[in-house]
Amino acid sequence: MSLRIAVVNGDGIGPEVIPEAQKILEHFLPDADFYEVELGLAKWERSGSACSPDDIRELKGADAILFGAVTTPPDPNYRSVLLQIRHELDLYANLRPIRPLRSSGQGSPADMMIVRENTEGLYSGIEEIGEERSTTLRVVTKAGSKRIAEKACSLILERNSKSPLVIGYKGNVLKSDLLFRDTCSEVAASFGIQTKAVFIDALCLDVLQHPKNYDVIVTTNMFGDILSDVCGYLTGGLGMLPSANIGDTHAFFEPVHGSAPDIAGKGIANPVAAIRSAAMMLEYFGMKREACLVEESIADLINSGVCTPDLGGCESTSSFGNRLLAAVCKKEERQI
Ligand SMILES: NC(=O)c1ccc[n+]([C@@H]2O[C@H](COP(=O)([O-])OP(=O)(O)OC[C@H]3O[C@@H](n4cnc5c(N)ncnc54)[C@H](O)[C@@H]3O)[C@@H](O)[C@H]2O)c1
Ligand SMILES: CC(C)[C@H](C(=O)O)[C@@H](O)C(=O)O
Repeated sequence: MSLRIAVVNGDGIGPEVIPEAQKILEHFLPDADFYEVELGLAKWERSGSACSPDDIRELKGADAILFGAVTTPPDPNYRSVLLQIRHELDLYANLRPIRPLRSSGQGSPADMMIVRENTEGLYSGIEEIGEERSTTLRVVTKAGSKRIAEKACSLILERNSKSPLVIGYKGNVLKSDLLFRDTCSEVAASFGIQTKAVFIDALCLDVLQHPKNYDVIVTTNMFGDILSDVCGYLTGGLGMLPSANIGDTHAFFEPVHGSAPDIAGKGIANPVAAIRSAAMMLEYFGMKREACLVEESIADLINSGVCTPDLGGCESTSSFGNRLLAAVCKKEERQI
């Protein structure tokens, strides 16, 4: 049976970058059934719902989901579509690889994986909004910490890493993080893996100063959100960072960046983060060689100056996408 891939363009630059990523998927998965699911602010403005129960059913019916970005207004009555999907599909592991493709001329580049807990922490959705006092409950459970730690430890084994599992936390002030740290340490010990717990604020600076010291970092939901954007600095910006949201039964691939209203409609958004997210989907389907080919082709183009304006180039979103597809085909022919 052919694969069913749900495609969500979303808002802002989502509909600009996603077609470029879809082209790559269509090239490697010519028999897949791609179907669009409309979600986001534009849909909410038109219909009063940004993501309906039917939409969730459509997403659940996919073998994998490719997602652009949605605009989330800071409005107490607007429920974040992303959080809704991550909860309803139980996408508990948000994997955010930090691997610069631009050559720095300083030997092998950094290569780390941020493993972000994706369903708990400050994103539990348990909030009380008042005029004088508003609260957001930060939930850390043993079960939630255990499953994300297991994911991080499996990745350490897969990556054949000799580094300790770094736990990004803030247990000096947030006592809920002691449960997170201790559970991650217990799980790591059962895998025979060492751990190093580092306060998240210090970690944000150290990853930038000594990126090559890091391999797999596990952390709670919002810390992972912030840490991954910080690491965008190592890769050339948000236009370069892909991610995979993985659960036990569903998988969802999206660039780390948002809908970028400041550049939407100009045709200059960098599609690389979306395309690398598509490459992560290929890897999820067991197509590691194809995923590497995409990554290598992106690196070749960028290092020869073919890139969008955020990286100093003059390609448009679609011209970069077209040149990448041509480069992938050429590389593939040479390998056959
Ligand atoms: N996954 C998502 O859907 C997601 C993620 C983050 C933010 N958001 C939403 O997006 C909206 C805008 O948020 P924001 O401005 O804080 O973050 P953003 O990621 O949209 O943009 C931050 C900055 O990075 C730049 N940028 C982002 N992606 C780029 C790309 N592909 N190419 C070139 N430049 C790029 C933007 O132009 C902007 O200057 C908000 O409504 C926010 O809630 C959605
Ligand atoms: C838009 C928002 C819900 C989202 C998050 O914080 O998880 C985004 O910042 C991300 O990193 O995917």
